[in-house]
Amino acid sequence: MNRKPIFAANWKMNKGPSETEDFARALLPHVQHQTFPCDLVIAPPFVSLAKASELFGNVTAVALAAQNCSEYDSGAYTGEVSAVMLKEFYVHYVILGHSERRSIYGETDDVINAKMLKAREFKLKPIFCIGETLAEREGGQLEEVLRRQVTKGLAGFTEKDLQETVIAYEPVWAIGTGVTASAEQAQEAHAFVRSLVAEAFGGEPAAKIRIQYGGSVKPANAAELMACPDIDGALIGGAALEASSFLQIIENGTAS
Ligand SMILES: O=C[C@H](O)COP(=O)(O)O
Repeated sequence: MNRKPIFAANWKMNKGPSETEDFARALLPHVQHQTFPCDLVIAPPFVSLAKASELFGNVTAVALAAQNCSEYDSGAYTGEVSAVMLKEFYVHYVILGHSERRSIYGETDDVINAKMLKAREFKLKPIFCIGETLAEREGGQLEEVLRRQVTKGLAGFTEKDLQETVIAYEPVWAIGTGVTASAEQAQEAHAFVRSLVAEAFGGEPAAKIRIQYGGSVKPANAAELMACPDIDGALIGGAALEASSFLQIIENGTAS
């Protein structure tokens, strides 16, 4: 199955509008009027989406993502941003279920599922993050955790919703730690996640869905990880804060 890789820069709580502009000035000469063998996505903080959409709005190679959205449409939810609001900023993707949202902000599988369904209602494409902690891996619970996260997170999804979804497998112990999963560990987990999707939706949708790897991806390890048959791109944190490093990951990861 020929799946187009997708490389997404998750800036997390970094870069306000002026730093977004600096990044764009560095990236634009390399992406304007260019075609890539992969999709490129940038996920700035909410307050930088207006600046990012102004600068990247007419760049066909780059799509924007939000880092979160509310499970509600509107109303008395202080501090929240709804899916429909994001549409005004030419946002096409939304990162949901990131381990930092799960562990720091207490988002449960049910809350994440509600957000996933809300995102699809407004035609946003979820980048649906899953992954185990070190204790869960060492305790032999890897498959159980991934099964729970996939089953609950994708509950109520149609095959069409699934087609518009990207899964990001991010072992929590590899996020921001400099410790990357080995290519073998990552491939094994990706193949298992794909088998879970096949159980729930059938073989063809499972073969089509893109599964990114995330967790300390850098230019030096991108090629090895991306060479794995079930890895279809990367969700990158720290190494995507510099345009040059983001571009180098894409170049190395798509070279073969
Ligand atoms: O969303 C991105 C991931 O959490 C990976 O972050 P990292 O590349 O800094 O390890």
